[in-house]
Amino acid sequence: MRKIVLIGYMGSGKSKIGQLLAEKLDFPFYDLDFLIENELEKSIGEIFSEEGEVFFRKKEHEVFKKVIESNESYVLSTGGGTPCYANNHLFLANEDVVSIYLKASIPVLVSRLKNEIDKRPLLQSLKDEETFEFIAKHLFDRSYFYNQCKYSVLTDDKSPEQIVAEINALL
Ligand SMILES: Nc1ncnc2c1ncn2[C@@H]1O[C@H](COP(=O)(O)OP(=O)(O)OP(=O)(O)O)[C@@H](O)[C@H]1O
Ligand SMILES: O=C(O)C1=C[C@@H](O)[C@@H](O)[C@H](O)C1
Ligand SMILES: [Mg+2]
Repeated sequence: MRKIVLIGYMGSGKSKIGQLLAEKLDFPFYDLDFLIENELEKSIGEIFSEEGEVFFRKKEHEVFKKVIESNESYVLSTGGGTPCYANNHLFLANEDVVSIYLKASIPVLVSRLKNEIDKRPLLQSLKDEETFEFIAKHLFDRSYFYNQCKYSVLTDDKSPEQIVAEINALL
């Protein structure tokens, strides 16, 4: 049994790469944000604005725990904050988990996210000129958790297909 768990900052490509990797491996694909949205029948934006971030983090922990303790192989794309709250990072040490940190530089994250800010409630209220510094500090704070992954893959200047091939070779 192999649970391939993709970790990384918003815009690092977890959802995009996870879907392609699952197709390549012929594994089921789960996206934690989609699982939460389906369960609550609300978008991530609505959950943050109507219920608040703490409610979201508790639900994220509950759904993550359920998936990580299930008895099957899969590719799981986590949310950008998943390993950073509620001791979720401890599950990354499980024997059946292969955790992969998708790394991207700050300018690349900013450029990937610039047309998708409306889908990321934590970035929504920032002015354009504040985004770079916010992401730099946020990534710095979160790196301790991201760096606990078994593998790290650099994603700057690589197509999704190249990244999937690189991960496949690691596995
Ligand atoms: N290697 C890549 N090259 C170019 N664009 C990419 C690459 N990886 C992802 N993208 C694009 O960047 C955007 C963000 O990717 P994605 O939604 O997969 O990020 P994420 O890590 O799942 O973010 P979140 O934590 O917010 O869910 C998408 O438009 C996606 O198509
Ligand atoms: O980095 C984060 O904390 C988040 C990332 C997204 O995947 C969503 O889980 C949500 O927008 C929060
Ligand atoms: Mg995603």
